[in-house]
Amino acid sequence: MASYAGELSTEVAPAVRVRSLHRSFNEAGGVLNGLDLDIAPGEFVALLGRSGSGKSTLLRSLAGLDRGVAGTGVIEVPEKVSVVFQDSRLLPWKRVLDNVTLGLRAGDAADRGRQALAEVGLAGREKAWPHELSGGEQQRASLARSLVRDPELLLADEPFGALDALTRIRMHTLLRKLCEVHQPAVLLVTHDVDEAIVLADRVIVLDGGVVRHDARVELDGRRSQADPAFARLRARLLTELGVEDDHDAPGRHLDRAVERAAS
Ligand SMILES: Nc1ncnc2c1ncn2[C@@H]1O[C@H](COP(=O)(O)OP(=O)(O)OP(=O)(O)O)[C@@H](O)[C@H]1O
Repeated sequence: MASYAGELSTEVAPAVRVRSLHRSFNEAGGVLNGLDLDIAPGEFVALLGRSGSGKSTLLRSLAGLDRGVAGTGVIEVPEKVSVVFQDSRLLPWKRVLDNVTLGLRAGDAADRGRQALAEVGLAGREKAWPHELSGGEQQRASLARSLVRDPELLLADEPFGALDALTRIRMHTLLRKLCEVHQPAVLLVTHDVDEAIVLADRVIVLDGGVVRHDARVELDGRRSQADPAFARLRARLLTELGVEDDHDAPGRHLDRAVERAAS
């Protein structure tokens, strides 16, 4: 694994610094076993790992949502952290704009909320109730709620996992655009290797409670699945995950068809 911490040390202070992080839920063994991780300001890191490898545990630790869990280690995160989950977690009894601005005290909260909703393509839906939005629209509102807080760190736990393939691709485009504008550091937990490569500057693989693999994504522009470099990185990551890369699997054909339709 590349020593990422060393590369950063003389440049800028990392937005996220984790050292020797241990977490365990019972005596049976640790989930995180001395994990080290740096994320630079504005850097987009995707986190892959087998089911149960501790991805959500790491994300929840960074979000401060792990109270009561045994563990040691150093966690340094910026002051302003936003979290997006697989379900939008919008409050059903509040209208969309009120969900987005919930807890904001600034006098211009409503204006900022409207602007955030416009950025995610939900202008005009401010007064809608969450149940009146589609799944994709609910996740857009959830992104707006995060971005209105102008986070220095965005933590996302499989935010597109419940969406259909076409909506997911649209959300990828939206998230990339929002990240270009707002430049938060991002840690995205995903099971989808292609999603990781399409979105991230760096992809890390968690295994045995530590970062086992750390790959910079050196692809320019559109990051097409048809690019041989994309395929090579996918194959390498799938090997790290202990999975065969099956180019002929039905899902791959669907992905390619959806990509063609979206381009
Ligand atoms: N609150 C909890 N109490 C007890 N064990 C837990 C708790 N939360 C997670 N675990 C255990 O910790 C391990 C790591 O879980 P975690 O949810 O972090 O994995 P993950 O990589 O995000 O998995 P998945 O990809 O399936 O979502 C699992 O074995 C899980 O059973």
